[in-house]
Amino acid sequence: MLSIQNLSKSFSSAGEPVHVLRGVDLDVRAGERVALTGESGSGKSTLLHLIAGLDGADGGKIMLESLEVTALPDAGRAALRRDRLGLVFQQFNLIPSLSVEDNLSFQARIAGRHDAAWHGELIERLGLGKLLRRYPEQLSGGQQQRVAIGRALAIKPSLLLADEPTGNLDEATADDVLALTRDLVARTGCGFLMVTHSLRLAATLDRHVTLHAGRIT
Ligand SMILES: Nc1ncnc2c1ncn2[C@@H]1O[C@H](COP(=O)(O)OP(=O)(O)OP(=O)(O)O)[C@@H](O)[C@H]1O
Repeated sequence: MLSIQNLSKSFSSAGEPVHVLRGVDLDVRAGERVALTGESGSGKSTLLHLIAGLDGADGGKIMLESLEVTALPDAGRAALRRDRLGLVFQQFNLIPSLSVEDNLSFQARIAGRHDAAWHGELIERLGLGKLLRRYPEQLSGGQQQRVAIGRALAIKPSLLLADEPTGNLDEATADDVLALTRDLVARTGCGFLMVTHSLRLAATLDRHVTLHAGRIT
């Protein structure tokens, strides 16, 4: 479903190239839940950004189903994020002026993929029924992240990408949020790639890969 071959990416720092990704190969199957770890600065966020088309690669290929992400123009990458990718970040990134209910359906409505039955199921499974009229600032971190996960999954994405999704949560809340995410990913059959610094959480997914010296080990 996600297939990455020989992906490379450099940045320029003080006029010198810094080779962050040096030939990354990675496959994630539909329904597979994969943890990505690696030391700070190893390029985990960079890899997620390239998969999401938020930045361009220097070389190599990213295929999402039959779509070659690395060959898409900017408009195609934006459409990819809107229609086929769920993105979850450490900072939740909810829209402050929208209620929980509207945050949940926002991406799906823009993508023309709002499905009332699925919307209702997400609300129930994520335990958000009593919070629908609240605004993000009126929620705890764990509640905000449950909304962000619901928003990302509302489009029934092909792939859910999460960058340290539990990094701002205490251990018990992190466990709860990740358990819900694992179940919902299984329910949708999408792929799931999660960056984490926690080996404990990484061990709860189907597979654990590490980024080291620019490659996946
Ligand atoms: N836009 C950029 N311009 C220049 N250098 C960058 C840019 N983005 C990332 N880098 C560099 O690329 C390297 C990898 O950064 P990245 O954020 O992908 O690492 P990471 O593994 O996600 O780190 P962390 O675990 O600390 O979040 C770092 O050396 C970083 O300074």
